[in-house]
Amino acid sequence: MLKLISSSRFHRLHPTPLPVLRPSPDSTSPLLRVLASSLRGLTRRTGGRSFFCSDSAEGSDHVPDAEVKTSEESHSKASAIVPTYPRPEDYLTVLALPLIHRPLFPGFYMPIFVKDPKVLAALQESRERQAPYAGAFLLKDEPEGDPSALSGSDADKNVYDLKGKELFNRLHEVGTLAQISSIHGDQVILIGHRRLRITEMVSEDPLTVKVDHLKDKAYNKDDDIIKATSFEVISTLRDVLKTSSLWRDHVQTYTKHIGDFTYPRLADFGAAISGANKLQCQQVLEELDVYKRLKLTLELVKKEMEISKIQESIAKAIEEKISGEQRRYLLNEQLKAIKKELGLETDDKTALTGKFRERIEPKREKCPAHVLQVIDEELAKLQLLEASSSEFSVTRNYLDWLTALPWGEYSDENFDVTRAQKILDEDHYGLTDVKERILEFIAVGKLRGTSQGKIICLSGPPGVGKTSIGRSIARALNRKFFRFSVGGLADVAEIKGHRRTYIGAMPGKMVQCLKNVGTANPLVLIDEIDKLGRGHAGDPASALLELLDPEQNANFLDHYLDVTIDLSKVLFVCTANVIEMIPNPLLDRMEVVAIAGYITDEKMHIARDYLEKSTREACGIQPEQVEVTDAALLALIENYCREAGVRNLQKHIEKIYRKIALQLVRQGETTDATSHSAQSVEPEKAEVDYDELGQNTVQKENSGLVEGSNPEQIGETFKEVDNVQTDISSDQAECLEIAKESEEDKKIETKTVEKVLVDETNLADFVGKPVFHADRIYDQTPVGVVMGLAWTAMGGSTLYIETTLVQQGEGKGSLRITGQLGDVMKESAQIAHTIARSILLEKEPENPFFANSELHLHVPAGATPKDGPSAGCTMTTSLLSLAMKKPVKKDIAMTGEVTLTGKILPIGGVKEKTIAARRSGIKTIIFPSANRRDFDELAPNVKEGIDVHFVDDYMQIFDLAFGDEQFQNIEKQVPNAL
Ligand SMILES: Nc1ncnc2c1ncn2[C@@H]1O[C@H](COP(=O)(O)OP(=O)(O)OP(=O)(O)O)[C@@H](O)[C@H]1O
Repeated sequence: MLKLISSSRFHRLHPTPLPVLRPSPDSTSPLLRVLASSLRGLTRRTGGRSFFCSDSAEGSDHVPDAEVKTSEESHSKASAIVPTYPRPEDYLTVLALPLIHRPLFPGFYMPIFVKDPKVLAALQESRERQAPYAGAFLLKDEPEGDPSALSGSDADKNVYDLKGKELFNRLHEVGTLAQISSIHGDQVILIGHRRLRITEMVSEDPLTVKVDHLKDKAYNKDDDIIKATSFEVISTLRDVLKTSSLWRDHVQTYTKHIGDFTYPRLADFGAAISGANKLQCQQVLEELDVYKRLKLTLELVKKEMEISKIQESIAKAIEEKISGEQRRYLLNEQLKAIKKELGLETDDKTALTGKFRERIEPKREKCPAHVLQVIDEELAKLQLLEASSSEFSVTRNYLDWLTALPWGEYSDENFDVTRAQKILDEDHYGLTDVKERILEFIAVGKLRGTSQGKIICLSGPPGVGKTSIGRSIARALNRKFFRFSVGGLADVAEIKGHRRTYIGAMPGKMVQCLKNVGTANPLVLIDEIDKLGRGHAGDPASALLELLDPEQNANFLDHYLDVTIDLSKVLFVCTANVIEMIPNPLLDRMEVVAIAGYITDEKMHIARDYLEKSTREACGIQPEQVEVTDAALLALIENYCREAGVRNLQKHIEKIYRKIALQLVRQGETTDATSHSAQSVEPEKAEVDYDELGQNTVQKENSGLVEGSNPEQIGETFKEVDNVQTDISSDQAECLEIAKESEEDKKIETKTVEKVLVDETNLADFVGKPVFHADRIYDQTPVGVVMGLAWTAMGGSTLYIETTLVQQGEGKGSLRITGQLGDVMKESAQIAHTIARSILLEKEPENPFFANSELHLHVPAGATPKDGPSAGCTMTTSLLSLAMKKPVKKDIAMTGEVTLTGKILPIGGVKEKTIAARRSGIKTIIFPSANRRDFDELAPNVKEGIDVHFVDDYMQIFDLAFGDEQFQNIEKQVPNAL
């Protein structure tokens, strides 16, 4: 391999000093000497070595007496070179050596590797013949293909394979006659002598070529242009040397041998030590015109200058950065040392460890042993870690969490049932079931002496107070309250935490909760448990199971914390709108308390005693400033807020109170404005004026008193002072008068603010026009229309089943169904059609209505999907009503699944349905007999005023709906719709 090696490496290989040559007689002009010495001045004599060898001046006729010896050579006579000046005629045919990376310039060393044994043998042999010269020629790049494809040693291997003609074709024509200075194994040191040009190939293996020895074109040493160009080359080199220490070594050696300093040599030197690429160097080598060669070199060194400038700026920027950082580091260290010395602060780690120890010390007794062990281990680990390492911050955060948790700390629980009852009643009206359950819980706790963790699930439509009762329960039990919603939660890590190894890892919600509340027995409200997400990483429902299950949660393992925590004392209260949506294993572990929604009466109480009160306080209105009549509240509930919960009602009450607040403020402002315009002087302002006037005057007179030396003048002054003081007291009296008046004005103002009255006549001014509610679209249902009762996640609701005749004709009996009904409900309609047909056949055997009528059954609110079997009896009644042309009894609603034989099966949501029926002003409800118990369990106020019938056969419904005496009355009122 042909390689330019570093000077130090070269020196290692060839420790002998470089030869000192006899100065060439013709070489040095005085100017060049001066320039060279200036270069020399710039270089440090550090004993470095370069590739440059000040050998014979190329082209000159003098014979160098140099002998290049390595230390080994000097000891071994056999390998010593007997120096001979290579006369051109002796070397017309030379061995051609390929150079891969750069051409060899006359006067320079170059180590190369010769792999071909034949070539090596030939070189050895030529040394033995005492004709140790060969031709060194730069290899051309590969003509085709991308030579860069073969990188490094592969490319070199390829080159070594070149032989004979192929090698000959790849060689540049112009090369250098090279002295074989030494051979070590396959490494050969060449010293460049003079330029050669290949004329023809003589033999192929090893490649021998015929050459012409080239001489530089004659030039005038005193030519100004040549001088100027060389001067520029030297001064550029000088500049480069200032910035680049890399070059100094080369130049130092060069300037040592100043005797050989010629213009052509200067050009070669510049090109050889520049970082120019091989082709540019080859161009310099091929140039025989000294001026042109100098120009080419100048270009190269100029470029080098630019590079070294960039290098300098890069180095400077990096140095600045590093020194800045080092400075900061040193200052910080010093600061730390000073603080430590002064006892102001222990170092970070000690301070941190101290902080954590301080935190855990009071809890040590109650803290479980396994946790203490982990804490101690982590504290020891923290001391060993580097403060800037990421592991350190992970450990610090971990310890922060571990020590902040309330290990074994419990809030004193309230086992006083009466007090708890009082608190629960204070916050919520009704909700007897929930309150009872909580009181039972407290009673058990009292008897056991300790409370146990339980899971209560409050289910019901939105706005019935599930969340707020949770808060109230915590207050009643004297437990800390923490709420988190799991609606849409899809990541298990939210519950169980992330593993500590992740960046930004956090513990799960329960650990956060414990840290937040600071006690191990809080009440945790898990909101919207029915809306738990599907989970993309694990199943959140299963994670919740571990959290809630009393069997498992005594040893709940959070991934982040990695030590078990005891959650068995936590009271979990979950809320849900629809029980069915809660995963079964979870539901299994809960005690479900259903909150069905409120009837008007309950809403009245809630509005009057709770919502109004809190809203009034929130708006800063005094009770005497406002009156909302019962009629207005009733109208608000019945016409605006008919849903099961009271959130909408709360919003409306807030709206009313906001408007009242605005009215009061406006009224107040008008009164203010009137009083101000009547009284032109503001009392506060008058007081300020008075102060300034009095003080200034007195000060002025005082100064007069001191200065005045004449007794007459003094007497005058006293008089004036007296006058002024009289003025002041009259002013003061006047101002006090004004202030008094304005006080009185203020009193009148408050009196003038009228009380705002809200009754049903002006209710619309506060909340706008009543919203249209579709649940009571008929005052009296016409023929073919019957009211049913439904249950939804929003609570119970009433719905109509409408049937109408499309067309009649022999054998056209069919049923069309619409209203976004599900499969079950569609089947119910078909069953109802069959039953109605059979009943009609029984009641009116001659009536062919169903056989010949195309009917259409519709369930309004077509945009709402509906399903379920409980409308079966309503559908049957609707079909019969149409067939018999009889409307059903007024204010009747029914619900119940009907079988093909007319049996009535039980339904769900009795309470919700009853409440919905009451809301819609229904007087009679028909329920399946199997639901009698559900109805009996309802609070009396819910059942109040309802005429309820329990049936197990459809014929009972038929009698109730189409009772004859009723029919007579109604028939008169409602004309037949068909
Ligand atoms: N029985 C009640 N007595 C007094 N205030 C009540 C009662 N029921 C509900 N409220 C009030 O109604 C508002 C709405 O209640 P809350 O937010 O608890 O409803 P929710 O059932 O949790 O609804 P969601 O299912 O939408 O979360 C609260 O301000 C609450 O105080």
